[in-house]
Amino acid sequence: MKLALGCIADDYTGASDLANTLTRAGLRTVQTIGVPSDKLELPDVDAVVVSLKSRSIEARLAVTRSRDADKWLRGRGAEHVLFKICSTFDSTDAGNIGPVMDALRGDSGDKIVLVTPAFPETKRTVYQGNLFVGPVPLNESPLKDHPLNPMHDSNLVRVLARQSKTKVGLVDLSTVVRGPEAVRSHLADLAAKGIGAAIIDAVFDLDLETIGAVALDHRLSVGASGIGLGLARALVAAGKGETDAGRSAQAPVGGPAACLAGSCSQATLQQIANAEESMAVLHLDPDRIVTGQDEIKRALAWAAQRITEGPILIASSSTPDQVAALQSRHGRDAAGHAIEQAMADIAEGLLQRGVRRLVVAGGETSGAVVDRLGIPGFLVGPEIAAGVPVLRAVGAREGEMVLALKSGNFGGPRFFNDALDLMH
Ligand SMILES: Nc1ncnc2c1ncn2[C@@H]1O[C@H](COP(=O)(O)OP(=O)(O)O)[C@@H](O)[C@H]1O
Ligand SMILES: O=C(O)[C@@H](O)C(=O)COP(=O)(O)O
Repeated sequence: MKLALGCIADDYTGASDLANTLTRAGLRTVQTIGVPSDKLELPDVDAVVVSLKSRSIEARLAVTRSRDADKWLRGRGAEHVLFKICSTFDSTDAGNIGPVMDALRGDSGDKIVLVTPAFPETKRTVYQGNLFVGPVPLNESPLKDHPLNPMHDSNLVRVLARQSKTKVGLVDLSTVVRGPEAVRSHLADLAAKGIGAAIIDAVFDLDLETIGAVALDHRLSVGASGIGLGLARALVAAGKGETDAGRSAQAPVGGPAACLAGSCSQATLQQIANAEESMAVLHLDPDRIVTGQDEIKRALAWAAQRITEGPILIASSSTPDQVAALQSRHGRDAAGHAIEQAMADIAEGLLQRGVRRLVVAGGETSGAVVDRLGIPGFLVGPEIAAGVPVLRAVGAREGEMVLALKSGNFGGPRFFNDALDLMH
C-alpha cells in the first residue's frame, strides 16, 4: 500500500470530517486512532487519517505525537501530508497549530506551508486572512465562548504568528482567483522574504481546487476539510483513487442506540432541545461530576431502564453562562477533563449494556470516549450531515459497531435523529 495522501488530525471528530470529505471526493480512506499498530489490518486505501487528541494538550506533546504520525505516514509512501486542524482554527496563543506546523515543516524541508481552515460547505470562509463563520467574523461567532479554545481574533495571520516561530504571510483572494501559477509565484516571493507560512484566502470550492493543486507541489499543508477537498480533487485528477470509494456493502449492526453530548456549542444545545421531542434525554449535573459524586452511576441506572425501549441521549452540555460559572468554581481544564472522563465511563457502561450504535457530540468528548472504548480505526459510511459520516469500527473489542462523532458545531437541528436514521 503506497499512500497518495497522509493526514494527521488534531481531534477525532475533525478526522472523521476529513475522512468523509476525502471519501466523497474519490479517495479510499481509513481513519485510525493514533498511529496504528502493525497488528491492525488496514484495507487497501489511498489515504489514511491518523487521529490524534492533540488540539488542547501541551504543545510539546502535540508536536511529538504529530511527528510520530508524520513519520508513519511518510513510511507508507505519503509524499504529501495534511495537518488537519479545526475549520474554526481552535487554538490558543500557546498552540497547538503553530508549534506542530513548525515541527512538521522542519521535518518536511518545505520552505513555505499553505494554511487555510476554509470549508465553504460548512460556511467557513477566509477573506483577507480573516476567518468568517457564516456571516460573522470568528471573534463574533459562538466560538468566542468555546469552553477550551475561546477565539477572540479573526485575523489568522496574527493568530498564527503568535503561535509560530516563523513569519506568517497572506495569499489573498485576488491572487487565488488568478489560478495556480499566480499562487505559485506569490508563494515564491513570500518564501524569498523568509516567510515560512502563508494563510491563503478561500471562499468557494473552486478556490480550494486551486489551493489543492498548488499544495501538491509541497510536502506539507495545514488546514481543515476544505483543503482536503482541494488535495483530493487534485490527486483524483492525477489518476489516484477509486470511483467507488466509500461504497463498500455493510451489514446492519442493530441493537440499542445511545447519544452522548459533551459539546456546549449553540448548534448542539439546539439539537439536544429538539431530541427531547423524540427520545429520552438525561441532563447530567456537571457540578456533581466534577466533585466526584455518583453522577455516572445515576446516568447508567437511568439508561438501563430505558435503553430497550428506544434511543436515549445523555448530555452534560450547558449554556455559556453556566459553563463560565462551573469553570470559575473548578478551573477550565479540571472541569473539562472530569466531564470528558465521565462521558467515557458512561459510554463504557452503555456498551456493557449492549449498545452498539453510538453518537457522540463534541470533539474532545469523542476523543475521550473512543480512547476508552479502545477502537483502533474506522471505515467511512454514509454522510449524516456536512462533515459527519457514519463510522464503522475496525478491530473493536466489542465486534461490529457503528458510531458518529459530531463536531460540536456541525449538523442540522435534528442531528441526533438524522444520525440514528442512518445507523442501522
Ligand atoms: N456543562 C459543562 N461545563 C463546562 N464544561 C463542559 C460542560 N460540558 C462539557 N464540558 C467540556 O467542554 C468541552 C467541550 O469540547 P468538545 O467536546 O470538543 O466540544 P466541541 O466539539 O463543541 O468543541 C469538553 O472538554 C467537555 O468536557
Ligand atoms: O474542521 C472542523 O470544523 C471539524 O472537523 C472539527 O475539527 C471540529 O472540532 P470540534 O468542534 O472540537 O469537534
